[in-house]
Amino acid sequence: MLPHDNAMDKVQHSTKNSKKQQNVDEKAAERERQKQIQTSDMPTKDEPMIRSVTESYNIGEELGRGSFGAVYRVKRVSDSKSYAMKCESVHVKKQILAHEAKVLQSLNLLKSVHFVQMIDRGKVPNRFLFIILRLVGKNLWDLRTQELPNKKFTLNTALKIAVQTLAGIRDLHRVGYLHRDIKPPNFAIGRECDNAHHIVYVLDFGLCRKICHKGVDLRTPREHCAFRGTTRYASMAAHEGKEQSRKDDLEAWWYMICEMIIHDLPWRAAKANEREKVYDAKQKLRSDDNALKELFKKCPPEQKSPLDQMTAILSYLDGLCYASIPDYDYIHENIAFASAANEFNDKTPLDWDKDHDFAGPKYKKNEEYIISALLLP
Ligand SMILES: Nc1ncnc2c1ncn2[C@@H]1O[C@H](COP(=O)(O)OP(=O)(O)OP(=O)(O)O)[C@@H](O)[C@H]1O
Repeated sequence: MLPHDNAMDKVQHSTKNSKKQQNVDEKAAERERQKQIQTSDMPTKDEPMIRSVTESYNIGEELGRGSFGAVYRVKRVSDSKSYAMKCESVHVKKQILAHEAKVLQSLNLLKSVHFVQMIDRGKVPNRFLFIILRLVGKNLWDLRTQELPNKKFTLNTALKIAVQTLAGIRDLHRVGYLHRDIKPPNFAIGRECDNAHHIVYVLDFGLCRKICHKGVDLRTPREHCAFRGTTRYASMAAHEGKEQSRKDDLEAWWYMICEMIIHDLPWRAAKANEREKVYDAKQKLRSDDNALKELFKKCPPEQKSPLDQMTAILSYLDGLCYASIPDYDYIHENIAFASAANEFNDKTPLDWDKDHDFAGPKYKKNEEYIISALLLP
């Protein structure tokens, strides 16, 4: 190569790099702009009452904030009952709350124990849309990192969470949606005052994709898809820009549960924008025969490691294709086997309620994989 070519190459390379950087900067600035719009439209503490068509609500403290909106505690004026109000500015580019409300509508018809009820919805003109939900307690991320000694779930609790989150994901699939953002902050336990603190709920349906319609069990996959999800838990297909399907929610679930069991993930330190690094680490779990064995050595030694069952689940998931209907019951059997091997039973207490027997919902087998009557148009 001539020095000239080399120089041209460098110039082209640096032009490319600066364009790439410009793109990243523009995107970050746009995100910041959207965030500011979102924040300025949100309710404040001294806000007068918020009204829907039939009810009025007083605003309380902020319960959580995400990329698309904020969640507040509210009090219904008619009976002083407390609820959660999830808001989204009417000025943000990507409106997703209406979509989320539609998903919740289907889920509420299913009457699965793993979803909160949406009891009302409304709009404050020119500011924000809102939905009113039953209150839940801490999400699984905050619960582990803020409430537990050593920030760790015990194996019994991790496996009980595994069963309930699996059932929640399956139930979402049964009404025709994929979640596409399975991660600990998107699950929460119920409130003790509602006697629901042994139940795990699925939250946040903003990234849900409808995969079934009446008479169509699965939409035709798109050739290429933009990345959706959270880098740490994303499936291989999500990393590869492929259309996600039921198996991908379960693969994300596997990483989430693995993290709860071994209190680590090999790519834990990677940043959200280091997708390739995370992808390579996930690939290594498959290509290196010893990788899983090494990983599960982090399991506390006094316990019987669920390595075999978690390996069986991952290789089962890796064998599925876009159109596969996963055998949720098979995955559950493996988790149940790991629990029995450690002599945990249906009553072994959860970490956040050690003085009481577990009294949460039991996994139901042989559920229909799709409920046609609940597939909304
Ligand atoms: N019904 C509820 N009761 C109590 N707290 C809730 C409720 N719904 C959501 N939250 C809290 O608010 C947080 C954010 O909620 P959610 O994930 O639905 O919002 P989001 O804006 O879509 O978030 P993200 O952009 O991070 O995905 C949750 O992690 C949870 O802590």
